[in-house]
Amino acid sequence: MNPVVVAEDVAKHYGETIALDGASLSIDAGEVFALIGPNGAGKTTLVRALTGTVSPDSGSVSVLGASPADVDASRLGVLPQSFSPPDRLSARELLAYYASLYPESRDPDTVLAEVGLEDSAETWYENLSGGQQRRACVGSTLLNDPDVLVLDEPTTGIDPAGRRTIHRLIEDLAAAGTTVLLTTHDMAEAERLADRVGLLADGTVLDVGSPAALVDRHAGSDRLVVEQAETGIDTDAPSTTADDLLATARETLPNRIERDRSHLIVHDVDPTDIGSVADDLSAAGIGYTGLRWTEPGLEAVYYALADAETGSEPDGRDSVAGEASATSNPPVSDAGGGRP
Ligand SMILES: Nc1ncnc2c1ncn2[C@@H]1O[C@H](COP(=O)(O)OP(=O)(O)OP(=O)(O)O)[C@@H](O)[C@H]1O
Repeated sequence: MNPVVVAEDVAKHYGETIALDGASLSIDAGEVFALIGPNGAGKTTLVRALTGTVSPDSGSVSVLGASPADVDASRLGVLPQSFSPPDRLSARELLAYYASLYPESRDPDTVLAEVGLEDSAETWYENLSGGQQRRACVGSTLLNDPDVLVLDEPTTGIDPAGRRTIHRLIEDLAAAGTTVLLTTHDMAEAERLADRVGLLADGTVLDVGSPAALVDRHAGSDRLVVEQAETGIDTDAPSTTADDLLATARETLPNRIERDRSHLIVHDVDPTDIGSVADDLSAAGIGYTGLRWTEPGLEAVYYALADAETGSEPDGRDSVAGEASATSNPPVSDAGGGRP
């Protein structure tokens, strides 16, 4: 493998704030790498360290084998999180301006079309909508046909159709060999685009892997979420009756079953077994208002890792990469009503 973006043990603090605390990652040529993590985790600081707008206190960074200050600018495209190009340029003029910065550049109209702005070419930047402005900014990074593209939250504020346009663009660039580092809060985006994902929390990269590998390592099993009315089993107001029913269900069902606030979670449920699990729940006297099968995705990884890092209580949020649902019989009540 040929790493083209490398951060090793990078630390950066601002006054009392530790933005990066020994962050490391390595991105291979042609890879799409998504950096995810909570607000304030240090993603932008790491991106800025890699692109030379922040000097690390310690550790090392390199892009295309050089320190950021020495990277050939014609080989790098950078979209900062906050980017304020001149307002009084049309979208076409803006891209033409960025094209003029390079000895060789792509046709601005082609790039405008790639980011879906061909119909707004004559509109001043200040009159573009927020999402259109972001598209124009993404376009401005493509005029030098970069080998490495660094995109800090490229799709924030962009509508679903625009996101799809940007996603396809990134997929096409990746297929043509461009190395892409992007940050995002959109787990579906990371899952769709990234060959590998790194989760950053409190300035440290906690784990790196393909979306599937991270899900395997951290997100747990496919599960059936047994939704119950507010009068159903509730951890905040446990009732003996509900506990008894749960104990019965645990005896009957081979799967691990647990309470999670206002619903139950039955683990390791194959989609083909949903019917028999529902029968077993009914036989145990467990009522429900709905059944939801979920296949954990990156969002579950995010919560598992970020919650562990911050010491937060997991709250049973389920990532819904794949989901099937059904509604059925009445809920278990504290008084034991609602048996089927
Ligand atoms: N220029 C700065 N001066 C002071 N503190 C800063 C500066 N830049 C970042 N920080 C602090 O460093 C920490 C990491 O910020 P950073 O912007 O890197 O996080 P992030 O993961 O990109 O967050 P977000 O998802 O909200 O964009 C935060 O606590 C932030 O307040």
